[in-house]
Amino acid sequence: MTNAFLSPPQPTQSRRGSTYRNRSPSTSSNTSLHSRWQPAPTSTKSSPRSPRPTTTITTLTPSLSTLPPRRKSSTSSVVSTASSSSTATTSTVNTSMTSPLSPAENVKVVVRCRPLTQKEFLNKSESCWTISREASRISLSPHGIQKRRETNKGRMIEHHFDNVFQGSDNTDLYQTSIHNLVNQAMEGYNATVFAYGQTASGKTYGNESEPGVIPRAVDDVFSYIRQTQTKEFVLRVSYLEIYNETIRDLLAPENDTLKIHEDKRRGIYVSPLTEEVVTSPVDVLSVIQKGEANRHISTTNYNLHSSRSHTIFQLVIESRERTSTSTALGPLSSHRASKYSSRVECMRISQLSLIDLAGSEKAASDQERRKEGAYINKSLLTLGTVISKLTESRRAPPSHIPFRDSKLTRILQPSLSGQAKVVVICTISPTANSLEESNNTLKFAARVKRIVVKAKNDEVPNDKALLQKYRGEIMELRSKLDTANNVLLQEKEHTQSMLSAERQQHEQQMRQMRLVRTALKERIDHLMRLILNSSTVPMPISPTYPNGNNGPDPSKALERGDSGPVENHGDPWQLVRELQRQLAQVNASKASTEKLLAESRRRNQELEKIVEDNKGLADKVANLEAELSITKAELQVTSILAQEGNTSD
Ligand SMILES: Nc1ncnc2c1ncn2[C@@H]1O[C@H](COP(=O)(O)OP(=O)(O)OP(=O)(O)O)[C@@H](O)[C@H]1O
Repeated sequence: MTNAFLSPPQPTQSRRGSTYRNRSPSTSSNTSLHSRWQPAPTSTKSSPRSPRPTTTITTLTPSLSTLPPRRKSSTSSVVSTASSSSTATTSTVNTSMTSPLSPAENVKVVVRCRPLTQKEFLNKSESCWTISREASRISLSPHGIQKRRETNKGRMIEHHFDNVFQGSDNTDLYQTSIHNLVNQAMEGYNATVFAYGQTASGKTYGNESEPGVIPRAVDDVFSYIRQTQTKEFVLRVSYLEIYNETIRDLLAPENDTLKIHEDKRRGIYVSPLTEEVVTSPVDVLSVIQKGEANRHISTTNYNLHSSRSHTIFQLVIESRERTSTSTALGPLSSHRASKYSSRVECMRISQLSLIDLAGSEKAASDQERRKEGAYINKSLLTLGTVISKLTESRRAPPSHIPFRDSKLTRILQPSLSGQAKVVVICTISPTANSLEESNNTLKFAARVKRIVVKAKNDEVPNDKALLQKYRGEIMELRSKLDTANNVLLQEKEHTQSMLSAERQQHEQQMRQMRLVRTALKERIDHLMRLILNSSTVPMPISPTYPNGNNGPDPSKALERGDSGPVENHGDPWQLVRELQRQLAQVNASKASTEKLLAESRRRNQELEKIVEDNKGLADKVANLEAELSITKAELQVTSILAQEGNTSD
């Protein structure tokens, strides 16, 4: 087996070479599968079970498009019957709850009264029940009415269900009640089938024999895959039993740590439970055979091969549209990358649960059987209580529903709470000895019929699609990052060269201004030195110049120009004022240049910030890449686990 998705057509492999039990010659056309249904040797021991001729349960779902015409409503009491098909037929009660996507519907209930066994026939027993297949009605026969009168319980009993059957033909039962449910499970709905009835009433017969529901459902699953060209599938199976309120993995009986868990993502589930990937009907039947060999079966006062446990056979169906999506992480154009990121491929995961309940029974003579019987009866009683609570007045708020009072009801909780399409096959024995038990079974059937379910058919993101989505996002971000980097680089270079030119120019201006300023200041100082006042004029020191000269004439010195760079021989005050004006201009110009420099610095900072933001984009890409590698690792682990599962077969 491989973990690959199954695509039609899938060649059958006989890896296990299984010979599951077989009954009478198959009436089915699926001879390849059913011919393997071998008669089992009689087992009289209690656990573990050796192959035996009867079995368990089945679960499936019908499709809206294939619904048969509406039949009649269920009589029994109150609720109208979403008769006929398990799907879209909704009673008046349901109508208000329907929606195009996931229509509300009642649990589908079918009843079968088995024929008299040889022993009963030899004892001249008569059937207490009259079946009208066409009217989907079961009622007391004249013999039954007489027997009820004898026990002062003379009320007439009559019920209508989705279908009623008698006799040994499983084909009619399967085609009418289960076939569509299997297809719906393949379409993505969770589906559950369970058989309910007193011990020796024919639950296992309906599931396994002739062939029964299970092998027919397995055939239908693979037929569906063969016929559905547009999808691919992965199938996994598990098989467990609830024996004396302990959950056992029938595919790994040594595993004794099974517990019921609940979380938001997976809902209620049993773990750690062996799951085997199957790729052919033979694979599935081999798994069932393996599980059956470990199941608790014993001889009781009432049944030679009595199931002493409830079993749940579960087929997990993963399906997705067939697409040629590449998983390569090659360079993609940004256009292609954005295409990937916008299209998230999804898959559907549904479960087909085939549940074989142990039958209710009166006290057995053997102590071990009595203990088993007590557990069986207690869990069936809890099941009855749960169903009563579920179908209490719709107007009153729901009272506490004791799902946790038994492992069976806890595991069935999602199905009974309306999250799956459900078919219940109720079986009754025809004889007067079983009259009251049969009546109780019919009452149970009528109550179950009132449960409304609204199964979902959600798509979940495919891990591989998720991987692809990450890849698309990364490619897209990388491409954006590259473009942004290029633009930024160009802008940065341009801005930096502009800024540097401006800076040089400003610096040059500053240098010149400093020179001018210095020159102006020097001239001002010099002029100031020429202006005399009382404090600057030196005291006369008895000048004695030869020839009676009184020394140099300052005005002459000014005229000669030997006191410094005096270009203007006019008013020195005016000259000073002029120079001071020029200095003020230089100062103003300097302030403006400093302002320009500050602006340059600000623009530079902005540029640095853009570069920093760009780094954030790079971080996002890095995160996505990390997430991608985690997802890839998870996929690898899943694939390794699947390969280990396959090789361990
Ligand atoms: N529809 C039927 N046609 C012919 N024989 C039947 C039919 N139903 C049941 N039987 C026979 O009746 C006997 C009891 O049936 P079966 O083992 O299926 O009962 P059960 O409800 O599974 O009992 P338990 O709860 O004890 O396991 C078997 O021998 C079986 O072959």
